[in-house]
Order: sequence, then C-alpha cells, then structure tokens
Amino acid sequence: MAQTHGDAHATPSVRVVPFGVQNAHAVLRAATAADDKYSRGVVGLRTGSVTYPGAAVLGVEGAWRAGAGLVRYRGDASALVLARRPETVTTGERCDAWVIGSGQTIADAEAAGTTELLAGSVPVVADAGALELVAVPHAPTVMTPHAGEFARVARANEIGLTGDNAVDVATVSAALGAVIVLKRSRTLVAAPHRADDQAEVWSITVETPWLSTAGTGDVLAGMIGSVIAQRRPAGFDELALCAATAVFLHSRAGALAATHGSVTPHPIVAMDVAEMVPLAVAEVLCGGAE
Ligand SMILES: NC(=O)C1=CN([C@@H]2O[C@H](COP(=O)(O)OP(=O)(O)OC[C@H]3O[C@@H](n4cnc5c(N)ncnc54)[C@H](OP(=O)(O)O)[C@@H]3O)[C@@H](O)[C@H]2O)[C@@H](O)CC1
Ligand SMILES: Nc1ncnc2c1ncn2[C@@H]1O[C@H](COP(=O)(O)OP(=O)(O)O)[C@@H](O)[C@H]1O
Repeated sequence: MAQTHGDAHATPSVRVVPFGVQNAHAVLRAATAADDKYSRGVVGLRTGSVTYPGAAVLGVEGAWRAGAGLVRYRGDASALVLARRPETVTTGERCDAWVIGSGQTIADAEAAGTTELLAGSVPVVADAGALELVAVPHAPTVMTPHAGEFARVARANEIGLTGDNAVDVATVSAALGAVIVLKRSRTLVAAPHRADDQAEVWSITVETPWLSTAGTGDVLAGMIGSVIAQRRPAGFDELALCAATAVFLHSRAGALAATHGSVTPHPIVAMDVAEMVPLAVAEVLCGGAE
C-alpha cells in the first residue's frame, strides 16, 4: 500500500461526510459456502498487560463478534482470554490484520513487538500504548486515539492543532501517513490525502452516550482489526472504510445493548456492546435496521 504524506503544517481543506448503513453494507460480506476460517479473515491481537488484562479479553471478543474466521491472541492475558473465549488460538503469527496497544503502556507495546509489526506489510490497528510508537508507519496503519491520546500523539510528533477536529484529524493523518479514528461522541475517520487534495473525513455520530464506559474502546480496536482482516483492503481509502464500518457497527451495538429489554436506554458495560455486535452486523448485511 503506497503511503501518502502531506505537509504537517498545512491546513487542509476538509469535507466531512456522514458514514451510514449503506456505506457499511458495501464493506461487509456474508459468509458463503465457499468460505473456510482462513478465507473469512484471521486477526491477531498483541494487547493487554499484567496491569490491564481485561483490555485483551474485550478486544478478542470484539474481533470474534465482528465476524473474523480465526482470532489469534499473543500476550500476557492468554489464560483470561481463553477462559472467556476458548475458540481463540494462542499460537501462530500469520494474520490478515494485527491489533496492538490496548491495555498497554508504551513499554508494554514495545515489548509486544509494535515496532516490528509497523515495519511489516500486514495492516496494524494501533491503540493506547502503541499510538506514540507510530512515527512514519510502513505497515498500513489505523490509529484509534481518544481526545486525550490524540493531543498526546500530535504533541509527540510536533503537529500543531487548530481545535477544529475535522481539520486536525486530516492533518495528523496526512502527517503520519496513517488512518486516524478520533473517538468521541461524534467519531471522525480520516485517511492520508495529498496536500493539494481536499480531505474527506467520515463522521459517525455515536447513537448512545451510554457507550462512554471503560473498555468500549478496547472492543472497538478488536472490531476494526476484524473488519480489516475480513475485507483485506487494497489502499488507505478502503482501510478507512473498514475502520468507519467497525465504528458504525460499534455504535449500533451500543444502542442495541442500551435498549435491550427496555425502551428507555439504560447503562451498559463494554462486554454488552461486544455481545450485540452480531446483531449490528446482521442489520448492516440486510442494508438497514430489521
Ligand atoms: N478493563 C481494562 O483492562 C481497561 C483498560 N484500559 C486501558 O487503560 C489504559 C489507559 O487508558 P485511559 O484512556 O484510561 O488513560 P489515558 O490514555 O492515559 O488517558 C488519561 C488522560 O487522558 C485524558 N483523557 C482520557 N480520555 C479522554 C477523552 N475521551 N477525552 C479527553 N481527554 C481524555 C484525561 O486527561 P485530563 O483530561 O484529565 O487531563 C485522562 O486523565 C489503556 O491502555 C487502555 O487500553 C481502558 O480501556 C479501560 C478498561
Ligand atoms: N459522550 C459519548 N457518547 C457516545 N460515545 C462516546 C462518548 N464518549 C466516548 N464515546 C465512545 O466510547 C468509546 C470509548 O473509547 P476509549 O476512550 O478508548 O475508552 P477505553 O480506553 O476505556 O476503552 C469510543 O468508541 C468513543 O467513541
């Protein structure tokens, strides 16, 4: 995948485009009789740590629930991951996408091989502790910062921010040559663009504020890896579509979880969101709410 680097100091012209069910429908595909677990997509996670083993469990659950044919887990939380999801394979390195950094410090992410993965050719989803290790990525990379992490990434790479989120996400994406998913109540997804082109930024308004609960970002990172592994995107624009599709599914799953059993939305936990992802996938596959 060719990299595109813009001028980090230029203010790009940006068009914000809402990402909806039809966009997601064009990215996902249903399993067919010709499929096997490998053709369905293999996603690998090097996530979690002794301090945050739960992040690994949540990411693995998100990866399975979004439809990957096989999920590998390599890291410190194998016992917990297998207790929750015995389907997970804890050996092997061959994957269609990697997820790294959730539940890790920068040192944990370095020890887990982030640098080696970023130097490879398999797409990488860089979350939490892996974010500041992405300088000029070589692997096709999706970065998934929340607002605090986004500011830290910009500072670490000496990229000035304007305060306009759409402009800033396009600027950081162009400067780092990576897809950026800026997670908020309205999540923005930008792919690297040429400095002289208008940047298109996908926007997904998260359906329920109950999604603002610890660990939902870890679920999302696994889901993004899963959609990438299934789709095997050919370039940055498709990589961004995969990331936006996972954000859309995550938002729908959050809304389904928050209204499960009652019309009035209610509190949810991150695992509730992961458990509703298959229903969100079904909605998208049939092109809209059932
Ligand atoms: N069960 C598990 O294992 C879980 C594990 N987890 C793992 O924990 C690790 C730490 O992740 P984390 O996001 O809690 O801390 P971190 O990135 O250092 O941010 C700290 C500072 O940043 C800011 N800030 C934060 N959010 C912001 C926002 N939305 N919007 C704006 N600002 C925001 C805020 O700073 P302030 O604004 O207060 O100055 C805050 O004090 C990470 O590896 C993650 O994967 C979690 O996923 C939970 C479940
Ligand atoms: N007010 C809000 N309304 C809707 N969604 C939100 C809101 N605040 C955060 N979110 C979503 O919640 C998730 C939180 O992710 P993150 O900050 O990485 O949490 P964690 O690290 O605890 O997993 C993101 O998907 C984000 O878009």
